[in-house]
Amino acid sequence: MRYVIIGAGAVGGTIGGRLAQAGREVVLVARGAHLEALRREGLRLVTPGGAETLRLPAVGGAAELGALLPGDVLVLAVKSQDTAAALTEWAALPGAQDTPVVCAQNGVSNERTALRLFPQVVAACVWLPATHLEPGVVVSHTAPLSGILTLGQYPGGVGAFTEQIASDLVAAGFDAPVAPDAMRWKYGKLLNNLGNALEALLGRDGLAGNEDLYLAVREEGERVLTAAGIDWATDEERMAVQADRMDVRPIPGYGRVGGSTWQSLSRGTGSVEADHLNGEIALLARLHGTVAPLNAQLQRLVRQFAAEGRAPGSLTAAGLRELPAQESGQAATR
Ligand SMILES: NC(=O)C1=CN([C@@H]2O[C@H](COP(=O)(O)OP(=O)(O)OC[C@H]3O[C@@H](n4cnc5c(N)ncnc54)[C@H](OP(=O)(O)O)[C@@H]3O)[C@@H](O)[C@H]2O)C=CC1
Ligand SMILES: CC(C)(CO)C(=O)C(=O)O
Repeated sequence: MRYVIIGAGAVGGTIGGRLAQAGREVVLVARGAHLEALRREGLRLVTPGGAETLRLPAVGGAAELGALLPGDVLVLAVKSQDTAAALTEWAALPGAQDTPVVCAQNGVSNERTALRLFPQVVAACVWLPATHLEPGVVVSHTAPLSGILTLGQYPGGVGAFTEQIASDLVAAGFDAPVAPDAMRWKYGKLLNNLGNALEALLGRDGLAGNEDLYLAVREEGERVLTAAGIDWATDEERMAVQADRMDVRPIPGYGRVGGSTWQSLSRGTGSVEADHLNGEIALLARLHGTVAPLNAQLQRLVRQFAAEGRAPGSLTAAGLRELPAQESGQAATR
């Protein structure tokens, strides 16, 4: 199989780099300064086991590749706010309708967007701490596994391509359990990712000692999922799979400074994924006759921070606690 990695950043660069190291054919898709660096110098993949520069084909978009071939797999690893634009371009290529799309992303909205354009969609629940802060460089922080990707066909079942993709991922240093209810795992991950905005706003140091803020946001998320009749995989279920196989190991010069939303603010990309994380909870609340003021507030704040180019960690926990609630019916974040 040839893996076309749309969005070769932290997650895409790790998946693509690891697959290439395992001998699989990989094409990276990137843009801007990152694309230039990939073309000029290759992908610098830094892991706890060492760093390697991988010279891989890198393209700026679908038109440059020209067509998709039998055996191709599209791995979508852009942030959720970029999914529709990215996929629209790829869906127009010859061969696209026979090509599976793996959504290796957080949130639960990407699969639906993909299924509108492609008949074969694989949901991947991605546990894979990785960092991309400089063009050309991707850091994968864990060992012995580089990550765990739970795969299943969307909206349910296993599907024709999933087992083969899982076996390539396993050969590349990941675990890739195949689960007919992969979206249930993704809803569980969504609850964890409700903290991404908090971490980005307050920074890791600012969050320390204020864990009650995350617990309140998560509790609100669980209440809303329950109201919507949506089941999720618990942290206990995840830990039973993960055990001690995915430790964040120190890498000199490349600390794990913050999660994916923190990295968007740090790189000043101008947008964040919050509309599809905290915003998913706000949406579900409104659809099901309830409110989610804490999640709605974080969504609004971090979106504003991104638009204004503010650095991660530039809000204090005390400042956040003082803000008034955004939607009636519930107390503010306090
Ligand atoms: N980082 C992490 O540790 C983890 C992230 N995730 C999830 O994985 C997904 C990807 O996140 P992450 O890897 O951190 O994101 P990154 O921002 O590091 O990587 C995404 C890359 O895609 C590029 N991109 C966006 N649109 C296009 C396009 N149309 N064509 C080509 N390239 C494009 C971005 O460019 P630009 O920078 O210019 O926007 C960026 O380089 C998200 O859903 C995230 O929540 C899940 C688990 C862990
Ligand atoms: C849970 C976490 C923080 C792990 O990498 C993540 O998914 C992210 O960075 O978005």
